[in-house]
Amino acid sequence: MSGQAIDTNAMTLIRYVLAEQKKFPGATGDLTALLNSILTACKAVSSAVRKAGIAKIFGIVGQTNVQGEEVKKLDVLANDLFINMLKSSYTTCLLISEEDERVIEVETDKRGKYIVCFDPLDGSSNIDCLVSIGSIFSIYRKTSTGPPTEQDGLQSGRNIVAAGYALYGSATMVVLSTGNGVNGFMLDPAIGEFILTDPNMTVKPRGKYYSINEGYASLWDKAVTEYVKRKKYPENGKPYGARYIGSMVADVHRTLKYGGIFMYPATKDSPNGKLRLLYECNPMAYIIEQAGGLASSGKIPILDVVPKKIHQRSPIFLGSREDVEEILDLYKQL
Ligand SMILES: O=P(O)(O)OC[C@H]1O[C@](O)(COP(=O)(O)O)[C@@H](O)[C@@H]1O
Ligand SMILES: [Mg+2]
Ligand SMILES: [Mg+2]
Repeated sequence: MSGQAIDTNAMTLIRYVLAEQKKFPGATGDLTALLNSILTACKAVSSAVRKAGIAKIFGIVGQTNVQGEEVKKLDVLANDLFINMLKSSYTTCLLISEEDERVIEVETDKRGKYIVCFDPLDGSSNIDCLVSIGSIFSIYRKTSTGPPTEQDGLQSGRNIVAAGYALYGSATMVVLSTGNGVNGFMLDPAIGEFILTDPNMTVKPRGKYYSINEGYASLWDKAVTEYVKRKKYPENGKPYGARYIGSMVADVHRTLKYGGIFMYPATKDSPNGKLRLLYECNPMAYIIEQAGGLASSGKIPILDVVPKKIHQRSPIFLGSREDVEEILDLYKQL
């Protein structure tokens, strides 16, 4: 983690990224252009999310419209928006999306050097009840020569150049790291700009919340069962509060802001957990490590996992350093 003194005087996200770019005299501006395209996608998704309930009534989103045509669901719309924006930034060569079974190769005439892994709409089960949802992304460089292949996308999280997420909550916020600490920017809908509201975000060394889907308690392993028991019935001190939204972006954002631990462990029927390494676990692990916290699979840091498949899953434990260390100690003992 490394924070830096930044001018918080109405700093927009793009001004921030440009200031970062200036620190590297050889920089081409491609990363700035790429981040700009992701921000535009996030703004468009935010606008669609805010209107989705009404758009349904008017037959614009997720239904058959008055002409009897099938119209796009919000997650399909978000995916299309991301793909279109990323391709037309002329900075990417390979895209990996939760919504696409295979890698997406960018057309030759639009290719640049970056690879982007993304979850265009995270927490989709929460769309219809208006609970917070988000988008998650991470950016890598293509290291090989020749046309892009799936192998180029199978890099460990240690190679991430930049990562972040957009949270479509009571306000829309983008949290971003380009490897120099973590900053949060809130969308001012009146001017359509992301404004720096949360400079140098850090995660507390210890929190007072644990976050896990307790419905699956009968499927947990011994370490998780023991850990949650200790949080509920501590020998000393107060019990932890329980929080679980079911949108990873919202659960991780709370963990970053308030501290504590977010867990999506292996279960008896899903030995690799549920969350996907490339576009859920890795970007969030990068943000949390950059903010001074820890993110582990239970065995090794998430960012050290070398992916074998683009949609592979991993158990994840992330958040405040001391809270995560506690469950990792239990994994060593039990
Ligand atoms: O309902 P569960 O099993 O608790 O799973 C919740 C998890 O699933 C997810 O919704 C998966 O994301 P998608 O909506 O992108 O498929 C995460 O956001 C969340 O952490
Ligand atoms: Mg998701
Ligand atoms: Mg999704």
